[in-house]
Amino acid sequence: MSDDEADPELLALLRQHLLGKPTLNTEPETRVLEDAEYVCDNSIDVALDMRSCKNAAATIYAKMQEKEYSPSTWSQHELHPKAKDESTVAFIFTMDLLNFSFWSEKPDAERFAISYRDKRWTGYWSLVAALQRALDEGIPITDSHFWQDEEECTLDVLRQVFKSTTDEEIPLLEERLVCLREAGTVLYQKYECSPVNLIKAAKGSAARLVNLLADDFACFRDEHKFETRRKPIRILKRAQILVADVWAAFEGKGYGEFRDIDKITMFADYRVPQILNTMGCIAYSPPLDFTIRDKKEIRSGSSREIQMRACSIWCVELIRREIKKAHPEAEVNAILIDFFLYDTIKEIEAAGKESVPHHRTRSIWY
Ligand SMILES: Nc1nc2c(c(CN[C@H]3C=C[C@H](O)[C@@H]3O)cn2[C@@H]2O[C@H](COP(=O)(O)O)[C@@H](O)[C@H]2O)c(=O)[nH]1
Repeated sequence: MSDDEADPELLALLRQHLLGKPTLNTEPETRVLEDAEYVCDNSIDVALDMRSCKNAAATIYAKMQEKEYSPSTWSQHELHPKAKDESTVAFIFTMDLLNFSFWSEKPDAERFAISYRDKRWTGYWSLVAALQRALDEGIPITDSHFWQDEEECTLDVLRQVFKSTTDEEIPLLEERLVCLREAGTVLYQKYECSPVNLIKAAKGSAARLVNLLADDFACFRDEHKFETRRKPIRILKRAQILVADVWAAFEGKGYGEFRDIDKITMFADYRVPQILNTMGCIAYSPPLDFTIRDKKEIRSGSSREIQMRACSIWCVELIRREIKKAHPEAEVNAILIDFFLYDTIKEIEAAGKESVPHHRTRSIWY
């Protein structure tokens, strides 16, 4: 929130006490969905195809039912933490601080990979494996005191945490150390060094937790200028996926209990746009399509990149609405649709059946 904007919650309280007026709805909002719709309405390089979205909604719902997709699916993944306690909150906070930019242009055998539990992990899973391995080796990688200790938490120690089975290092290693340092400092200054206190400060609101992350931590503030619009477009991918991971890991209870969890949108990364494009739900202009197919980098913060990310968010929202229209009783939100789409494109990738590449943008945002 910029300095010249008063806190809406404070305004509501003043209005109630000074004017005796009924309080406005002071439930926090993230503005991500309205910004996504705005970009979509003003996009020329990305468009949604409603017929494909309707078909996708039916297919996605059927497969999610078949696979019994629910918040508990999260903990069933081999590497995800299972304990329903503070250690899992700390793990998820650390993980989603660093949950970005794993893609590589090297052949599969030469790309950055982590060896853990006799398996080779790449992409997002290389991050989870590296954190689990570090904890097994006694490195307190999920402890914010450690992140602040410049003697202990050095670039070389982080290099060891992400030691690859190949010659390729994890992308943006230095940026990852900056994220840890900054988060450690903010947690020390505002939350007594504990991510649990951050969750408590959200008072049961997923939207408020997203806003706290974006307001207090620069490395979660995934918002960008778009064309001539004065206010930045809020995408907040890692802030939102952090809230979603906590909700899923705790299955909507304890630390994962959020009364407004359905305000969380799809997470605008480089995988879900790929499967939405593969399914025909989002279409690209010829120049953008050629750029993606040629695996050329697209600048972080560029109009085309913002259009792809925001239109993907709006596309998943339309798919969610289609599913709810056809199945009012369905317990499906943007999070579960997103998780399902990510896991599906990873299965397609593992089977060597990708028909279009994911887009290449190097940044700390996703
Ligand atoms: N939209 C969305 N983006 C996701 C995930 C996940 C993993 N979530 C797990 C938790 C529950 C689910 O069931 C998943 O098993 C990672 N990513 C993002 O993708 C990129 C990594 O891609 P690759 O290098 O190919 O692994 C990177 O930006 C990363 O931040 C997701 O779920 N949704």
